[in-house]
Amino acid sequence: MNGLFITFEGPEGAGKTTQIARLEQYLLDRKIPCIVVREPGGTNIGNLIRHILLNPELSEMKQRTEILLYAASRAQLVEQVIHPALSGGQVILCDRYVDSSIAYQGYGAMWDINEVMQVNRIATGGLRPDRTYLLDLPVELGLERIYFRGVKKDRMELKEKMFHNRVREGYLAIAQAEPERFRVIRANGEIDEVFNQILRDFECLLDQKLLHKPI
Ligand SMILES: Nc1ncnc2c1ncn2[C@@H]1O[C@H](COP(=O)(O)OP(=O)(O)OP(=O)(O)O)[C@@H](O)[C@H]1O
Ligand SMILES: Cc1cn([C@H]2C[C@H](O)[C@@H](COP(=O)(O)O)O2)c(=O)[nH]c1=O
Repeated sequence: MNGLFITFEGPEGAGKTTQIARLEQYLLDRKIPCIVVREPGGTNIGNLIRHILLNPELSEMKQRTEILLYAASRAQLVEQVIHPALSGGQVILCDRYVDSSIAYQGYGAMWDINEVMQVNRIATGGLRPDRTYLLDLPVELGLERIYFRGVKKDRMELKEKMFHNRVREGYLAIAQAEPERFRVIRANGEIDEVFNQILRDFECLLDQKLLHKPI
């Protein structure tokens, strides 16, 4: 595989979508082939699963069901979209991946982290990102941004603040355990400032992969 698999992670409202759009534009300007996908979702099947997972009326959802549904959406995305794109030499910008399950279902919901990882190894066949940008910010700020977006809260956003604090701490712990893959980005600054932190690292990564030649 000669593409580049980049994931973006972070608590609610961290600015992942905003930063991914900026990086996509950067790549398009340079004629570097790329695709943007998000989780849960990114395929027809994944989008249907997303609809179930985030439905605020499905509060009866059991923890095992939740873990397996996130993993099922991921399995479909990896096989249907990510593997072919990697084989085709594309840059994949993916909004959330396995680390979200570890942070939310493992740290947030306090499910056994080894079990979450086991399920996800099956779902992904062990495919790991080349780089993960963790957009870190205080939970209150992220939730405030979501609030001002004015959209009805989904099933995950409705969880208590303690849950979201555990998610943030979980992310930081995962990043600390894998410093080669992760870059922790201070996400509470201006959009440009956040993007410059990402770009400084991403340009080095592109140089290493020699993917910056226009096709
Ligand atoms: N650096 C920033 N400063 C202020 N507002 C921002 C910044 N980045 C993003 N926003 C705003 O915060 C809101 C959430 O941003 P965005 O949708 O990019 O985050 P996200 O991480 O994708 O959210 P989600 O948790 O829904 O996945 C949006 O209204 C966006 O315009
Ligand atoms: C992939 C994944 C996601 N989640 C949670 C995180 C968010 O609350 C939602 C996704 O919504 P977004 O606006 O697209 O960020 O789902 C999770 O709990 N576990 C996962 O594996």
